[in-house]
Amino acid sequence: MLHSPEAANAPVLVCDPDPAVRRLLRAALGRRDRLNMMEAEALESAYALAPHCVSAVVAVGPGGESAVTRLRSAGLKGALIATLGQGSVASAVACMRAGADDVVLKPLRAEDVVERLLQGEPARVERRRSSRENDRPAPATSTTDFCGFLGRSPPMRGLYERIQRVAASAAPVFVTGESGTGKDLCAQAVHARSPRHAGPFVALNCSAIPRELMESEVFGHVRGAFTGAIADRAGAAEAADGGTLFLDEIGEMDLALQAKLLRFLQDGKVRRVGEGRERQVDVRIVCATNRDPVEEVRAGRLREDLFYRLHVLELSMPPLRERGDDVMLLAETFLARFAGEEHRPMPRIGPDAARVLQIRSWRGNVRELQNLMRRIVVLADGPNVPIHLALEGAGADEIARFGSNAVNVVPLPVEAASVEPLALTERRAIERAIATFGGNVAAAAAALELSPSTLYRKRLAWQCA
Ligand SMILES: Nc1ncnc2c1ncn2[C@@H]1O[C@H](COP(=O)(O)OP(=O)(O)OP(=O)(O)O)[C@@H](O)[C@H]1O
Repeated sequence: MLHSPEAANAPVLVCDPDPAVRRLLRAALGRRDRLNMMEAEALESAYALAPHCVSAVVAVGPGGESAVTRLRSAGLKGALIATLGQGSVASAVACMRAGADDVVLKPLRAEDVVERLLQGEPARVERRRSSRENDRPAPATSTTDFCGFLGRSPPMRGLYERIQRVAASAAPVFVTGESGTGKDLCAQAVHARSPRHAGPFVALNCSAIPRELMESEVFGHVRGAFTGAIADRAGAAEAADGGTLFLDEIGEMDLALQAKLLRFLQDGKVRRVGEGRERQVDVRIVCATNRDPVEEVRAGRLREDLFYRLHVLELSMPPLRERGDDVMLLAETFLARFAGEEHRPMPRIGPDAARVLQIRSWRGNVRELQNLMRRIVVLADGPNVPIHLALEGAGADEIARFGSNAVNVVPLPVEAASVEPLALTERRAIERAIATFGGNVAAAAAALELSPSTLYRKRLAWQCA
């Protein structure tokens, strides 16, 4: 929040060509204790004022992301709210990617804008710290909502707050949640926000390492300790000295090694495989599982004593299906990212595709959404996200929820890209949509975002040709 002494006197920059908007914002800021303001009518003046301001509310026009980029490179380190007269989700996402903490569409409610400005302050603190520690431009995380996470739904805001509190402690952290919910990101966030953030973050996935090598991976070995041990090697616990050791899929670790881990948690001493001597290290443990840990204990896969030692502070990742509008924010962001990576146009999410994304169960959570968005960028051959692709991999329950018209949806074979007359491409797209929806022209028209009469007219024209 803006209550730190360094922020208290620095002004908030407000740039808007409309004097009435500036007046409303001035009044709303004035109602907040000690918030001063610098005004600009035009962006050029805002660029000049930016280095002298703590945060900003700036009206940006079409292509507003370039204004955001210029404000950031002019030295604005604080929260930045971009306001748009008109715009799409895509332009809002572009502004966020360029470094805005939030985007607000006009007409504005000045109180809301100020509220959002204050909510953007944690990002400001993070950006200031990183720019003090490191002279490079703001890191990629500054375009996310919290330490690499995207999402502003209540469960995610609650999670960020809890991570912030948990990070300050030295106690072990147990991260639970379904696969793909972001447990790995969560462990990194705990480290990044902890007093150990300058130390190493070392991650080990217990399910990815053969059991016989696991002890050496965690505790290291000396030369000759086993076949293939050709040199002394420190393990992850030593490598994480002064930092955080993240043990993912902890339930996959074998029981004998779990006993050694418990001892390590008690005394902080590491003994490399094949060595008598012990080394003292200072490591914070974060572990994760996508299974129910209590059930794991009951089934004998996780030692009870280790569980109680590790289960001091729990962070539970909300499933994506409980994150409301975050689904759209993530989908848009991934589409924009992958379109850039794949050098393809960014497909637009029309109302029906949006509905599909919102009713899907996302059993694979953010990872599933991410993979689907990449597939869509690669396979979509029009400007919009096609419904049949948005439904790819959906279960019968999800298709049923989308509507009875969509029950016959089948994934279509992917055709090799070929050049053909545009009219033919259009005809194929229409025919495919009609087939996808089992001959239901109205549903196909909705998916194509055309009126049914246009479809009927086009079909008639083909028949007469
Ligand atoms: N809120 C989020 N915002 C942006 N990206 C996310 C978010 N949550 C997860 N991701 C991305 O989704 C992918 C899966 O996340 P991650 O590996 O952290 O999940 P996990 O819960 O550890 O999965 P598993 O249990 O399968 O190991 C990663 O690419 C991660 O960066």
